[in-house]
Amino acid sequence: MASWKKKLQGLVAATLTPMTENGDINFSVIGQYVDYLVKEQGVKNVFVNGTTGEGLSLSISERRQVAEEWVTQGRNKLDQVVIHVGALSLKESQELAQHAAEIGADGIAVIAPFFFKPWNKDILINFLREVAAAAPTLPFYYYHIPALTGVKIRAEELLDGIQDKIPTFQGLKFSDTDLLDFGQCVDQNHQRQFALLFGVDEQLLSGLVMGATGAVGSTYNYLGKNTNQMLEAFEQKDFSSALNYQFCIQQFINFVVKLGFGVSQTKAIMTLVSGIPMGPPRLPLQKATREFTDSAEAKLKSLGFLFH
Ligand SMILES: CC(=O)N[C@@H]([C@@H](O)[C@H](O)[C@H](O)CO)[C@@H](O)CC(=O)C(=O)O
Repeated sequence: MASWKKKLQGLVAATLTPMTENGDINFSVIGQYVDYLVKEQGVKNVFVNGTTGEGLSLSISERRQVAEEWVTQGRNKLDQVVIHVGALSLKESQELAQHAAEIGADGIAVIAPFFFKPWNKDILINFLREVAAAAPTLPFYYYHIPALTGVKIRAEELLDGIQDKIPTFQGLKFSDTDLLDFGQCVDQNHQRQFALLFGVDEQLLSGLVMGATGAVGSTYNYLGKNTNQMLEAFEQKDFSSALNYQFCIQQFINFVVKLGFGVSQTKAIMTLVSGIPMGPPRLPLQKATREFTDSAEAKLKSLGFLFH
């Protein structure tokens, strides 16, 4: 088994990809974005080009450039920059994996291909192995997000014996609400060799109780500080405070989910809270409405998440 310098832990922000009003990527604000995460949110790990980053809506060339900019701007500031390199084409995924290694990223992650789908664990592992092999020096994470990929192969099944097939396998990003499946992943991870990162922000406390070693999510872009308070309370076994923090975060997420919440709305909220322009999303996503942003702003203020 390869042994890596540092284990991915704590909060990992699933980064947005800033865009200009005419739909180009706005690379110029990524440096500011890094500083904001580190200084204002206390978040020092990022997950780039994932769902929140509209990774699958970007061209391969754009994905390479975005990855490069995060690695460059994050140098000596961020702890880890993990690049999502999943694609429908194995070749493209391998190209992105190789590129991530060349630019000095700290890890790569891959979702299951979702058009022609792997219909069993072995086929999925074969696909993942081919991608991982293109970057043999980088920790590899499987990004489990069945609601979006439609690939329902259970994570606990996939984990069983995976390091024999993928020697660089280092963990899982679990974006699902099935705590039975997640718990069984934790239970298998006796030696705690893998990072088991929970991906449902509104349920993170349950994930922590079940044994999550960290979390990747969209809300850590602007609620990282508050979520870190929950992690600290949990660490100190102050479960009542941890629950209060989680309830407060849930109140916000529950509110925006009822209005219609996704990447577009996350861009609007992040622009509002950080002051860094995230711009519109790319089609087929639609820009958040003014009404959404005003309502989200009022809610953030009423919960004490926004002061200006
Ligand atoms: C479906 C989805 O976008 N899930 C988000 C969550 O952070 C989600 O926004 C949050 O839990 C609110 O529902 C993350 O799991 C996605 C993510 O980490 C990524 O962008 O790669």
